[in-house]
Amino acid sequence: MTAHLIDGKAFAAGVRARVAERAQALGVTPGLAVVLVGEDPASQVYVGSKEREARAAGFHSVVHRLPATTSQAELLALIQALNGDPAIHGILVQLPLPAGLDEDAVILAIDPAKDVDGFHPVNVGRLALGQPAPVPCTPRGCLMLLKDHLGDLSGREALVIGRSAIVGKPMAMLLLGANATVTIAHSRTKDLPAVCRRADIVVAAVGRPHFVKADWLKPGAVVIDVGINRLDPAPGEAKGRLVGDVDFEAARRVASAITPVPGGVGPMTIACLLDNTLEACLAARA
Ligand SMILES: Nc1nc(=O)c2c([nH]1)NC[C@@H]1CN(c3ccc(C(=O)N[C@@H](CCC(=O)O)C(=O)O)cc3)C=[N+]21
Repeated sequence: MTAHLIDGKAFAAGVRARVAERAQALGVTPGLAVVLVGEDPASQVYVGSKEREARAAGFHSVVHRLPATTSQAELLALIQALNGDPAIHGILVQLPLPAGLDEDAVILAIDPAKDVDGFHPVNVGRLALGQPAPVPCTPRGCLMLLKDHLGDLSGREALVIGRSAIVGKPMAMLLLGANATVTIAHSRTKDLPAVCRRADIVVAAVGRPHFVKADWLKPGAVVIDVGINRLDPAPGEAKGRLVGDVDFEAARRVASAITPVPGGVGPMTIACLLDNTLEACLAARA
């Protein structure tokens, strides 16, 4: 079997086009503020893409680039200002923050109505309760791809590998909300290969290159690879290759469908950020 490639890049372009269309019809310009503290090169690339794609969708897009020496008080003051700015409907503070800054306190300071990452405890609670709330962008993008490919997820065995607050936990909540039977595996899980072989759906979000092996997969499983791992450059290469958390070349011979890296989940994350910002703008108007 050779797996169908789930084209997240194309799907994300469609999501962005619909967002741009709805934004145009709105009569209010959705505003997104991204806050980047420090000079992490990967974060700079992601923030650049968010800014560019927000502009392309017709949004008011501002990026606050702050030095790594920014104090907690300065960062909190910026968030308060953005909370009070009527032109801004969505606030995203790029994570991880440099050492010395308290991420939990920063997330707590964001107005939950402007929390387009869905990381504020109020929004995490709403998701757990099944109440409407902004949903974290990466798991939301994964669920869109799964529903588009499989249709109804009811009763399917879904395995989420990884229990982070950003991906693993909200992914499990979304799958549960879609009536899948959900298992969350992590570093203490016993016999992960055996647990994995039961799954119809595998979402890999561990942050280790090629962690999930082909012989862990049930033949025909649908595999969503959330990993974005930059390998060391091979001789003669300027930049290392980007790979996921799944041993892609081997897994595509066992799975029925799989997301590539790049071009899978990553573009969906940004598309969902724009959609969450549009939704926040709509809610602010109502
Ligand atoms: N508050 C916060 N919210 C985030 O959503 C957030 C964050 N912090 N910190 C970092 C991670 C990472 N992230 C990605 C977004 C897009 C791609 C993406 O578009 N990737 C492309 C390739 C990009 C490349 O070539 O480097 C792809 O997979 O095809 C990847 C990763 C959002 N994050």
